[in-house]
Amino acid sequence: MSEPVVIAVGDLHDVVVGRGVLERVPGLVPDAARQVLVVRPEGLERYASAVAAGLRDAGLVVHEAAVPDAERAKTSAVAAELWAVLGQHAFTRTDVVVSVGGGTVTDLAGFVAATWLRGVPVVHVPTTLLAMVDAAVGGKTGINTAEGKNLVGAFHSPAGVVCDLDVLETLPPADLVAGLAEVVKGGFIADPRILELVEGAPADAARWDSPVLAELVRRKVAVKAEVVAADPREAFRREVLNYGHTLGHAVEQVSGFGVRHGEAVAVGMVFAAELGHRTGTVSDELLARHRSVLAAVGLPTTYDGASFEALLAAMARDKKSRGSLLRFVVLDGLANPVRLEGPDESLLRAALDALAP
Ligand SMILES: NC(=O)c1ccc[n+]([C@@H]2O[C@H](COP(=O)([O-])OP(=O)(O)OC[C@H]3O[C@@H](n4cnc5c(N)ncnc54)[C@H](O)[C@@H]3O)[C@@H](O)[C@H]2O)c1
Ligand SMILES: O=C(O)C(=O)C[C@@H](O)[C@H](O)[C@H](O)COP(=O)(O)O
Ligand SMILES: [Zn+2]
Repeated sequence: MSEPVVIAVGDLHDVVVGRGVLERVPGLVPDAARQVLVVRPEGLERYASAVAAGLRDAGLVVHEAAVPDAERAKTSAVAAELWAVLGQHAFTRTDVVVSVGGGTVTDLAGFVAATWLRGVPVVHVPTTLLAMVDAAVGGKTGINTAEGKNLVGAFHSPAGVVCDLDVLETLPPADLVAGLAEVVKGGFIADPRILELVEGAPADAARWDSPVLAELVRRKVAVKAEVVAADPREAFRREVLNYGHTLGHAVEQVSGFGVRHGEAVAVGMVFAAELGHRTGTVSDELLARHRSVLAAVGLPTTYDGASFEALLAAMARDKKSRGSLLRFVVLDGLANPVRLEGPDESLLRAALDALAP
């Protein structure tokens, strides 16, 4: 990528995408700020240190907090620890939270920023592919409870997002591939060119320094930006970004978060395609394309890790549910997401059976 690009999420916030762009972070911190809290995962100090140094050079008082890695960060206990840090440093409404990490950190730090003093600014510096193309964009924040995934949260738009593709050099390959699931999701729900790019060069799509990956990031951020701008608080349209997530979140939950979010979403998209195929809105070809494009980059397309009953119980807590009615996002042809409300249990069972290895 030669020049950084700036993608606007309506009038909510901008996303900077480029290489070597961490120096842009201080420019996104509102002028009135006096101090910032940089939140990062334990074991990933490098990028947070670079961001903190830039913020100090800009004259800000910088505090740092390391939180447990991955999904262990998204708990009320960790949120309470961060609230305590903000309280100890007397953070006011002009002070700022800066997240530097994967989607678990942007979700947690975003939630803490949304709730501290009922809302202080947050700047996200996503360091995984998944967080760059999805979690850091659009203001959904949240933590898990014992009962399920993301059950507590708030909509809180960041002041800005900086995606520096160079930080992906150190991301483990399996985490980079997991992020491609959310990229492919954007292809199925809105931008088929994404699918063509992945199908045309699957190995390049999974390489941190490839121009193909840079193009995929720009396109997926643009898809998310368009949907969020139209419906920031998920009155209805934003639900399309939940493609693959109804089963996906259930798979994560019943595995005790042993399955990565992106991997679970990959399985969930095949499940949704099976539902659409059975109800007549997804062709044989479109169903097969789900399996082939996901498999091409090494994402899972089969699942037999839990009973139907366990998954159904977890899906009942999905936020799209209304009363006893489950709601799925399915395709009515490529790039045309629609809702499937209250499907029969027999249909769900058949779609799950079709995921068997
Ligand atoms: N709010 C939203 O709109 C939204 C959207 C999609 C996903 N999410 C959430 O995002 C979370 C998943 O995020 P994720 O896939 O980024 O997982 P993650 O945050 O667990 O990060 C994956 C792993 O990569 C490590 N890591 C991060 N950046 C690195 C780097 N540059 N180099 C080396 N290691 C690095 C992390 O420490 C972690 O071990 C889930 O909780 C999901 O619910 C939220
Ligand atoms: O931004 C959205 O809206 C999404 O649904 C994006 C999803 O990729 C993301 O995983 C989100 O956190 C799921 O939201 P939830 O409301 O089902 O918790
Ligand atoms: Zn997701």
